[in-house]
Amino acid sequence: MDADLVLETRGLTKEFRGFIAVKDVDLRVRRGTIHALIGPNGAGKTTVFNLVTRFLPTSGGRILYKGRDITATRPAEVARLGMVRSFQISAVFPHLTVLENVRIALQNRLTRDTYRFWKSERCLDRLNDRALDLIESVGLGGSEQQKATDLSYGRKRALEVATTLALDPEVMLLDEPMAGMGHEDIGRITALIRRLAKDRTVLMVEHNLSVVADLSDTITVLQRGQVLAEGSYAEISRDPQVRQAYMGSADAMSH
Ligand SMILES: Nc1ncnc2c1ncn2[C@@H]1O[C@H](COP(=O)(O)OP(=O)(O)OP(=O)(O)O)[C@@H](O)[C@H]1O
Repeated sequence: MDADLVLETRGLTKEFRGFIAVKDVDLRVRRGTIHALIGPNGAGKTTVFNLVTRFLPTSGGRILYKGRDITATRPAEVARLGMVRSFQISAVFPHLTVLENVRIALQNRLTRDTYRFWKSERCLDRLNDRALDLIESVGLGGSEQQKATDLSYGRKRALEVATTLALDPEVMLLDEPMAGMGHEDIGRITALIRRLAKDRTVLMVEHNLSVVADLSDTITVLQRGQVLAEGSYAEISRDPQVRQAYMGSADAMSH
């Protein structure tokens, strides 16, 4: 296997009672890149996410993570290996503060790694420092004592990202990170994704084509469960088939 590939699928297929939602998908996600999955509603994007994180069993094909076959691995083990989906662990507790939420996420990771850690007061301080760093890094500095429920939608998503980052994932899967966001939040989350992608790989499903164009190194276009095209935004947006299939119009991809 190519050492550059962090995630690879070969012939990935999913059938729901006779309906083939994902068919023979070969996905190649290179380490350190931002890779977007796009396509019309029902193209199979979310199903691909659910398959690679093992939330859904495959009907056919293989999934390789860092060269290791994870086709039959449990979802929690996949997360432990470093591939984490944003909402997976980051259920945000609405009535806890930003700081408490991030601390809990950090504790989950640390208690798993070394439970004896908790015996030391000094380590608890270090945990606080790490939590404050994470909060700052997602742009929530100053909101540490605010309850999650009182945050705006965009800031709640940023908190979700912070709790996911607490796990220090190597590969982060983001499912429509811009969904429901206003202009200002989109700018902030775009900058955040770019920052967090500096030392990890990001695979995202996103409908906002400006964001996809702006952020992605590679884009895979799905249509009816199959890969229609793959390449940079410039490459796929020149493809007449993509323009036709994705938006039903040859002008649709210029943003
Ligand atoms: N659990 C399921 N049982 C039956 N059919 C399903 C199931 N999950 C998804 N599908 C079908 O599989 C197809 C692909 O769905 P999927 O949600 O992966 O598409 P998507 O590209 O993520 O769409 P969207 O952009 O609307 O979220 C759809 O036709 C959907 O109805």
